[in-house]
Amino acid sequence: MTATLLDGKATAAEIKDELRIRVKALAERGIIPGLGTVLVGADPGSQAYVNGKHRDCAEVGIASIRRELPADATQQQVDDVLAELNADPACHGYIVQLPLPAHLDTQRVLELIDPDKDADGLHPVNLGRLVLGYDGPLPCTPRGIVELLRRHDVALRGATVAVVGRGNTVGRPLGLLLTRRSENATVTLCHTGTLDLAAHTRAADIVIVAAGVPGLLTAEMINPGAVVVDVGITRVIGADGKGRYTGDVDPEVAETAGALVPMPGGVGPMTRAMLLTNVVERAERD
Ligand SMILES: Nc1nc(=O)c2c([nH]1)NC[C@@H]1CN(c3ccc(C(=O)N[C@@H](CCC(=O)O)C(=O)O)cc3)C=[N+]21
Repeated sequence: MTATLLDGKATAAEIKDELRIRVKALAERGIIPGLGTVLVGADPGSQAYVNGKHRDCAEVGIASIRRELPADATQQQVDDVLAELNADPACHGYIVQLPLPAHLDTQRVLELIDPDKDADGLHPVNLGRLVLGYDGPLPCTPRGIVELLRRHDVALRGATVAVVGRGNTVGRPLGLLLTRRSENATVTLCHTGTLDLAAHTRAADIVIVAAGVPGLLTAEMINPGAVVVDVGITRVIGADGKGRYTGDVDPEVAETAGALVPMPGGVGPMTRAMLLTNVVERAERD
């Protein structure tokens, strides 16, 4: 068997087409949605991601608000930028690119974002809203995964899902999203303390791997025909000495799985499309 590839890039392009129409409707009401990004330091990977977000904004007609601080910026400087974006009516939502340099307090920074401008959906208030089932911006990667599966008619209702990874940006909130009444999946959240990971992944209809461990999920660990989602993105140095990104799913899984969300071309573009969606939704409430 060879897995059907679920193309996140094409689906993200579809979503951007839909957003372009919604942005036009907003323009008729005199509203231009604005997305802010805060980048501290000059990590080339982070710069590339932030550039990608601004390119996406330009494609759908969202205004970009870009703030950059040097790697040695003080906590006060960061706090001031957040206060400025919180007060700026042109900024409907913004993100602080993670990871931050080690001398800055990430928890404090994330808590200073106005929860109603939290385009990532990672503010404690918004994660709390997700726990309680209240409305609020949803975390982009979990939302993107659910949206990609929905648009490919992968049934979640009644399905058993093994989520591998309990991180705050993907695994933990994804478990919450999938177990909402509207999704009704049955989730097993696996992590580094899980004793027999393969027993859990083999029992699942859908396996979503967000552990950040290259090649963690191998073909023997899945039920043939299962749907597999690769969320991993780890920078490794190849045999040629060049850096490249690798996923958490061993390439051989594509021979056994029924469907595969690949990396690249899967969850990453969907995450970016959901960031835009969060900003447009917020602007629509103006
Ligand atoms: N506050 C914050 N929010 C984030 O959402 C956030 C962050 N910090 N820090 C870093 C991670 C990483 N991340 C990616 C998003 C898209 C791709 C993506 O689109 N990747 C392409 C390949 C790379 C490309 O073509 O640009 C793909 O998977 O096909 C990758 C990585 C968001 N992150």
